[in-house]
Amino acid sequence: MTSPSEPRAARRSSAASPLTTPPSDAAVPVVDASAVRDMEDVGEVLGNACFGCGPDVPHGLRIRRTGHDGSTAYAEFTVQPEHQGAPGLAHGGILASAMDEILGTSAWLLGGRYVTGRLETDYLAPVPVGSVVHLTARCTGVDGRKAYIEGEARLGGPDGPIAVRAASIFIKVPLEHFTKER
Ligand SMILES: CCCCCCCC(=O)SCCNC(=O)CCNC(=O)[C@H](O)C(C)(C)COP(=O)(O)OP(=O)(O)OC[C@H]1O[C@@H](n2cnc3c(N)ncnc32)[C@H](O)[C@@H]1OP(=O)(O)O
Repeated sequence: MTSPSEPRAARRSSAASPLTTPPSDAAVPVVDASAVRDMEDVGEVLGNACFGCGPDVPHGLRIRRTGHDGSTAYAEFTVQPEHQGAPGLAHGGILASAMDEILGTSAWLLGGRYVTGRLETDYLAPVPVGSVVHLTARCTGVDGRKAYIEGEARLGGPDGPIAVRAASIFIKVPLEHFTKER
């Protein structure tokens, strides 16, 4: 619920702009069973060097995936001193990275491989160093290669107040996107 005392962005019903709102004829997302199996060992599939979720990346976010329900993905991470921007507070780009990771996790559940095409963020409250940030994201529709995905970061628990909201388009790409020489 929002109230007039909350930031203006929080009073909008969704983080999505017209660009990240699925068209009215978008398909309902369908979760892919093999993607769910891969998710259980995502490090083995992707390698463990990911800035978002690599468990041993020294200055990474070390996001821990905690489960999913349909295309809704859940994860959490703890804001470290090396993630700060203003003294004692998480850098906005770090929080956008965390949103990218959870939105990408929801896209992963659809099967195939998706990359971020567009990422929109609303910052509603500062996030102190030391906070455990609870991340959630869900697919709101699929249109051809485009998956529309929204999510939020909450403080103080999975049902706590929203600190960041994001809306995005992820684009399905072939495996060669990652393997071709550049
Ligand atoms: C579990 C793992 C979690 C991982 C989470 C982390 C995810 C990431 O950070 S991925 C890294 C960041 N992203 C990237 O590097 C992507 C770089 N961009 C690209 O490679 C290309 O621009 C790419 C693949 C997105 C699109 O190129 P291309 O394959 O030629 O497709 P293109 O024809 O341009 O676009 C496909 C469709 O998407 C739409 N689209 C593409 N980009 C955008 C955009 N920014 N906004 C809106 N729509 C877009 C196009 O309009 C088109 O729509 P339609 O099918 O209706 O015509």
